[in-house]
Amino acid sequence: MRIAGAALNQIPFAWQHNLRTIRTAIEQARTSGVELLCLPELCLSGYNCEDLFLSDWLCEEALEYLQQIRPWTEGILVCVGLPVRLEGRTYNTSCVLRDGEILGFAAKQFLANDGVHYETRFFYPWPAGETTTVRWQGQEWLLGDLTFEHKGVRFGFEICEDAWRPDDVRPAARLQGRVDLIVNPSASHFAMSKTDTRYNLVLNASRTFHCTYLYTNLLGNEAGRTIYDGEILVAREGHLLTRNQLLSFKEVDVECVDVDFATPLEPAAEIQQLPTPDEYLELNQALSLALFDYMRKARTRGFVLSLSGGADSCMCAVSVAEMVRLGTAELGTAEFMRRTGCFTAEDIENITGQTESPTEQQHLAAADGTPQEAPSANLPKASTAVTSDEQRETNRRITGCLLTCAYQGTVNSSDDTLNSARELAEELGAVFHNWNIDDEVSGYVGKIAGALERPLTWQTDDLALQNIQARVRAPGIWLLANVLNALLITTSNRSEASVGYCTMDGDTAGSISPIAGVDKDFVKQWLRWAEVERHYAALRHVNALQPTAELRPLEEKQTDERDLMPYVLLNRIERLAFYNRLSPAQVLATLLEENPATEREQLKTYVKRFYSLWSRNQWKRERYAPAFHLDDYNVDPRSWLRFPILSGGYTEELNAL
Ligand SMILES: Nc1ncnc2c1ncn2[C@@H]1O[C@H](COP(=O)(O)OP(=O)(O)OC[C@H]2O[C@@H]([n+]3cccc(C(=O)O)c3)[C@H](O)[C@@H]2O)[C@@H](O)[C@H]1O
Ligand SMILES: Nc1ncnc2c1ncn2[C@@H]1O[C@H](COP(=O)(O)OP(=O)(O)OP(=O)(O)O)[C@@H](O)[C@H]1O
Ligand SMILES: NC(=O)CC[C@H](N)C(=O)O
Repeated sequence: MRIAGAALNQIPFAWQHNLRTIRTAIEQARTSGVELLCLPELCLSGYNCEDLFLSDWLCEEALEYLQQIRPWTEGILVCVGLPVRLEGRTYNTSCVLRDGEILGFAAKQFLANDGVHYETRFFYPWPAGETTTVRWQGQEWLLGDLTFEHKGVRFGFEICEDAWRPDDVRPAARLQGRVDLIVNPSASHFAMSKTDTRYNLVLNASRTFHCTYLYTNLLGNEAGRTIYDGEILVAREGHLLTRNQLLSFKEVDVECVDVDFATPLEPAAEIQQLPTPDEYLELNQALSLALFDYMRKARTRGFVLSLSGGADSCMCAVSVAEMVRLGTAELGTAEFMRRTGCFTAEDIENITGQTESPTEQQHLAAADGTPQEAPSANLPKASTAVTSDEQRETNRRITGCLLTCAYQGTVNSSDDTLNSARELAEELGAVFHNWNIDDEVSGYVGKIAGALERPLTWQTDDLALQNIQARVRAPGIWLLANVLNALLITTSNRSEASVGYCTMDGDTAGSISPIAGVDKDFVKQWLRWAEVERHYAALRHVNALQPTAELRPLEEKQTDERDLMPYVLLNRIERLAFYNRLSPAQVLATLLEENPATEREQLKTYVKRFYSLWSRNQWKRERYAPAFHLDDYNVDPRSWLRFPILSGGYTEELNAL
């Protein structure tokens, strides 16, 4: 039997959009001779409808829209994810449709309730072994713990989190021997290197439970923060049958494979491991796709960025250029421009010479619908492809339309950072402005000095004088973003967010915070990678600079690490405290073990500094612009990590160190 998964780039309750991608996937699968197609978890409504899942109307609409899909399933079996609400309780289900009929709804048994997932707030888990009836306009269907048969192949479900539970309790344990195939519609968030975990999960499940296992994930930045990599995996008895390329810019990605269910396959003696994922490449692809989806789904016209020439803002600028490079390479220049929603037909013609944009069908024909060998690299070819000189120029023109940068110097800014910013903008093709904000800073400082009837000095008002510079940069750059109808990027990284090393309404001002989930050490490493591997020569400046806020007089040689502590230690403390969830004493003990050459008193000072800055600055983390989840954890209170705004601040725990 030819079976397939389809990764879909959906939008919460954007019904017409979601139906269109579902229809495209079904048509593409049918054209490729697919007999059974699995679509991702909750793909009809979108996975991130949040509290709307608690409304009767949303689930009623989902059931109504499901009826539109029925006629598209002539000659093919399709599994479609949607919420179903029964007697005030919402269930997370996958509906099985064939030849225009609904065969039943399989319901999720284990809900994801950790990290970025809050499913127990919206859904009820379905009890194993039970079924009930869904009634709709005089029709009745079964819902619950169900198995199905299609052309002699018996199959059952694990819905995403179901598969992440211990082997003896997960649904597969009870399906073993009763089915030939387990399908898993998923909405599994992207995190660097996570594909490795998923791969082992799927391969092991197929071997442990002696079945074929078909796994299909959502694709893209569905609703703002979380990114899905669109992973499709098919395995049998511990052997990989097929695997697709992750993080595609396509809206629909179908992957199919032939499985001879009638002929037994010897279980694999061992699971063949994949090469270690390249996290720089993965992050690059995920960040680019996240920006692309955010920009077009928010219906804005590109990005504005206050470009200091330092690490964080340079990484944000390069990410936009990489979005253009990867998008044009995978979709083609005209299609990429069309999909951004930022260009007129005339713009597209001017840049590409093409008068007509390709029809959707032509575009999707590029998606490989035929069975194929698993690709050795798991990212689209574009991720490592060399860009021709001609295409590079085209990309620079497009970047010029999508990214506007401004350097906003003060007396405390250096030529080094100005040159770094100017050269990088030039290399990327971004629009670059350079203005000075000293007049505005002295205007405000003079006003407050007048009101207080005393001068403000670095000796008495250090932090206030730093913050006013960062704040004065905000109104101008916001004005530019408003005029251009663009998203204002704010550049904070996770290390700064942890200790509040940022000025609220200053450098945190903005509408999107792309790298707030990534630590500063990674930012610095990634920039070196981008200079060498992606050939952004202008990054040599920033890669030679020490991170600095440039808010104090230049002769003070301010650096982040002098103000705080070495970033490597800051990141380590953060991880031990909030990923491993250790106490301050345990964190200190671990650091002492790991850093025998460093004085105990020095490490104690860093631990105390970290925890007090962390506690004092929860309110700032609450106010960050929407940020992407990219690493295996983050410190965003609205996605991964909840913490009180007002608290004891670890007083006793730190005194006891
Ligand atoms: N729990 C709470 N809820 C609400 N507000 C609270 C609060 N605790 C203090 N506050 C208020 O917070 C305000 C202080 O916060 P804020 O004005 O943001 O500033 P603040 O945190 O005092 O200082 C900013 C720090 O960030 C550094 N910085 C700034 C800008 C850029 C960079 C860079 O790396 O480029 C670094 C700068 O060197 C300094 O160490 C005070 O007015 C205080 O009353
Ligand atoms: N001279 C400047 N011109 C324009 N924007 C600036 C300037 N100085 C600071 N900013 C803005 O404030 C942000 C915060 O500064 P921060 O120092 O944290 O980041 P960075 O300068 O990009 O990197 P680094 O910390 O490595 O120097 C910058 O990313 C930038 O958006
Ligand atoms: N949607 C889900 O059930 C996702 C949960 C699962 N633990 C994952 O991260 O993939």
